[in-house]
Amino acid sequence: RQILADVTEEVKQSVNRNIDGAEVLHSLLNAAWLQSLLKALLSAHDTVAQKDYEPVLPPIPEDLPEDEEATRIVCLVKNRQPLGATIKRNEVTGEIFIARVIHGGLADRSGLLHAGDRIIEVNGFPVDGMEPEQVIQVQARSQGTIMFRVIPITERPVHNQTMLYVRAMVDYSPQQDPTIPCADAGMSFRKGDVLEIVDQTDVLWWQAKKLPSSTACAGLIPSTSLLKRKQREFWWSQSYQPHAWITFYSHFSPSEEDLMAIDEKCVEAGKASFNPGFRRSMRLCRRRTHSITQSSCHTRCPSSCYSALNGPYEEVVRYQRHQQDTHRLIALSGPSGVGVNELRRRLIEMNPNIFQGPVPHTTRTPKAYEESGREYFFTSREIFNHMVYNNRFLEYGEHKGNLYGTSIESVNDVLNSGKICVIDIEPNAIQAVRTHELRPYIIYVKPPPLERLRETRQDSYIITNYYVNRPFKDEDFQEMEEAARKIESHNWQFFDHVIVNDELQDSCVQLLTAVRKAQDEPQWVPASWIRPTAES
Ligand SMILES: Nc1ncnc2c1ncn2[C@@H]1O[C@H](COP(=O)(O)OP(=O)(O)OP(=O)(O)O)[C@@H](O)[C@H]1O
Repeated sequence: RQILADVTEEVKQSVNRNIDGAEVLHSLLNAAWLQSLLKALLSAHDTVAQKDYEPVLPPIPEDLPEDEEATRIVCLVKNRQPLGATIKRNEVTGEIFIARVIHGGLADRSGLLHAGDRIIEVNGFPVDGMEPEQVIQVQARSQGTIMFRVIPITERPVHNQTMLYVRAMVDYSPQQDPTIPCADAGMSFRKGDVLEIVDQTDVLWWQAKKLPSSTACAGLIPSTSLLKRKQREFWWSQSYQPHAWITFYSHFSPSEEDLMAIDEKCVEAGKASFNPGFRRSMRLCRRRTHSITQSSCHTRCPSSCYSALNGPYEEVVRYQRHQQDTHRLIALSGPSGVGVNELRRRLIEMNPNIFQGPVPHTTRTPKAYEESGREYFFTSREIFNHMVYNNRFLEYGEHKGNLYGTSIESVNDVLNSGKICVIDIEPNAIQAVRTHELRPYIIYVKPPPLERLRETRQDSYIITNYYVNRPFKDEDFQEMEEAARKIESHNWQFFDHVIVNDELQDSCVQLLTAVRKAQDEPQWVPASWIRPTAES
């Protein structure tokens, strides 16, 4: 207060001496709003200057031996957060070490504890020879503050951490993983979650945050190599069941690591209007139950092969399409009858100058009004088979003795014309479209709950084959829900957006919004699309 009064007086004298700007400064200093701010600032300064901190830390012990210059006393104020560090015991010497410090946790933010530091005492109790659990109990008893005496690691490894973002391709639950050093320090994730890897120092256990992240503190997750190893072990332990291994985590073998926690619980801490007739091709191929002939669909890479070949994490980057780039392919997928084609058709009809479907190929004979290249590309079986052989189709199938397929070229034709290409695909074609060339934005059309299906589809017809449609029955809805469950369990990680197709109008609006976002806003995409690798 006195300083402020003195300064104000000084400035007042400068005003009398006509010094440039003094008058403005004087009126500012006298302004009530600034006075209160200045007083608060000066009072904070006084508190800091007097070292008047809360809470008062215990005094540093006086009876330290002479040769103690290498030890460090670390006092941390306990709050409800875990300490954010794990400990391990050297089984030969009985010495206790800090195994890891969790990024963003209390220990990390203090900057005073590091992986590799040897703990000599906790709250004055020597810990050498103790079991890690006993060390945990000692620290758990402390009130207010916790004091560690440590021998700092002499050479802290320098890690040039590179920023890494990944999309989880599997589910993980630390609570069901007996090999995690500390389950409470672990972070669960679901397939499709985007994770920021903040620490890869450890070969087996990484530290990560789930995005969008609201917490400062990271959690432990298995590294790619560890998760791959667990996948392999689980895969070999199962009789061959495609996809079964995806929820493998409860079958992990015990770890070789011997890390313990030291917090209270844990120290580690096509319609007639020339929308090309895709509707009449691929989607019909899958109607096994309704088609007269046995139908089949094929894709360039069935998704079942994905799981066996790829890792548990997919590196992703934030990608924003440039105005001059071709549009991202919009691919809709969902269980049969959910409304994928209806939504696609309505979107294209809404603005055919912007949206368009690719023209499919077929081996069937053209009808009188059809023109090759408009409804379909009409081709011979030989040419069609040649295209199949050369991987030119994203998916193809047979229906009533005729072949139908969507070629990569026909999708590219739409994209190169400057329009947004909208396709509907079978879930097992997802891998085939996920290329850096097409950069697809995959929208999953999900059925609403059973009651809502009954209500909303009262006047709708299920398209059972080319000519005969009939009202939906309850078993159609149940079949749809069952198919949805399977699709979700195998493909959830590939969906960029989910639309629950309840009220048709709402779904159309949601679709339009999602498509705009896909083209104009930044999205997480596989890093290989942006930095193509040899395999992509
Ligand atoms: N939200 C909705 N409310 C009411 N009816 C709907 C809704 N969505 C779609 N439908 C109707 O349900 C029927 C099936 O839709 P659609 O043909 O688009 O299914 P699909 O997902 O493409 O499956 P498939 O390709 O196997 O026919 C159509 O008659 C369609 O008009």
